[in-house]
Amino acid sequence: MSVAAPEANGAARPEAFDPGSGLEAMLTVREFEAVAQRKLDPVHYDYIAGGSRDEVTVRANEDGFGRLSLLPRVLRGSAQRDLSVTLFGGQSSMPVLISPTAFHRLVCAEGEIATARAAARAGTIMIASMASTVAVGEVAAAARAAAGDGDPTLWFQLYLQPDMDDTTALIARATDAGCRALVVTVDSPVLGANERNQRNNFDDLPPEMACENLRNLRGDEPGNVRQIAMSPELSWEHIDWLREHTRLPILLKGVLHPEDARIAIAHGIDGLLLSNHGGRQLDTVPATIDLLPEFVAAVDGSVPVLLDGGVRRGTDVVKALALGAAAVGVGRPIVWGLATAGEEGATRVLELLRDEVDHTVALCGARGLADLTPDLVRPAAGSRR
Ligand SMILES: Cc1cc2nc3c(=O)[nH]c(=O)nc-3n(C[C@H](O)[C@H](O)[C@H](O)COP(=O)(O)O)c2cc1C
Ligand SMILES: CCCCC(=O)C(=O)O
Repeated sequence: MSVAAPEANGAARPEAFDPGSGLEAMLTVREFEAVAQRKLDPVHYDYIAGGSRDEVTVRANEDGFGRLSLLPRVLRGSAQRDLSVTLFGGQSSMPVLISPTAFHRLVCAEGEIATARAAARAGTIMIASMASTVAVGEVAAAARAAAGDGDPTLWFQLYLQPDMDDTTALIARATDAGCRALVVTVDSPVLGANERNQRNNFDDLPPEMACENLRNLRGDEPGNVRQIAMSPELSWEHIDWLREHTRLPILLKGVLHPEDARIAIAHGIDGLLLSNHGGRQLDTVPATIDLLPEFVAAVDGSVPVLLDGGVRRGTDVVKALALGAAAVGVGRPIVWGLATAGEEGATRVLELLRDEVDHTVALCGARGLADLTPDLVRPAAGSRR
């Protein structure tokens, strides 16, 4: 191990990490960001780390977990703790999924192939971004090959295209690849304003990469990022259209208002991913963990509620599950893992989170995820909640 001993105050010193020394020297998700920052082109680092405008929401997501405490129970635990969850018929070995993030080839040569292998090895669900730099069919094939006898679950994140023929072609690609759900991102009527990207003039992929799901979609499209249309005119009618044009379960990603959650259920959607896009769309929206209790109350058990944004520790996962989430997603942590060491790095991030979740469940006196109930979560001292 070449990571130096922790400081007296317990702070890790990730700058001392030498990838040659083995990933077991990496003990926390946060250390991966520090290594990724050192390794990546600063323009690409900014694209990933950044959010919109003042990045108030980026910070709020992580801070929100910090303002909550866990209040454990005692003398009722179990040596066998099952962390698995079943979502729309697909199993995940733990309640941590891979949220969709674009452009994995920017950070590692194999791109989403590496991510798919890491997800399959960890037995967790990967949500492939529509803006992936490897076509969804190849991502699915990589997951199957890595899973051996396992049955990997891949979902496809979709930006509904105002040209419904494009949307139809994208759904066909995802369905043919064997994706088991569509995760429709609805928080992007227009693209968020990432001022880091504007300063860096980052608005497209390098010429050797493309959004492969967009390539030759209906003609000879090159797979440019700009082919992805964001439209403020999308409406619930488009969701109804989608409901009629696919048998796959549909989740909406990026619904924040409880009233919209109720409307979504009325339109027959199958699940909700409570997300503010990692603070990359509208800035100053609340942390997702802060919205969760009201959101779960509005959904009232009709469909599973997933959450992403700021999840960095097993304690964050347990807080979200205790407050009613069926599972959580991680975005940046996976990209930091890929940037650090490709498939192995992403695998290590997932395994660290799994170990932390299991450890936290044990320390909470819980036998499994069903024992994680809202009474275990309290406002932290000094927080105004
Ligand atoms: C680099 C990056 C790219 C992303 N790309 C997409 C995308 O293509 N589609 C999408 O719906 N969300 C995208 N997201 C948002 C993530 O799905 C997720 O909501 C967010 O990253 C969760 O917050 P976290 O990064 O704090 O875990 C992206 C986020 C990041 C950081
Ligand atoms: C057009 C690609 C959008 C990727 C994305 O959603 C993000 O960077 O947050």
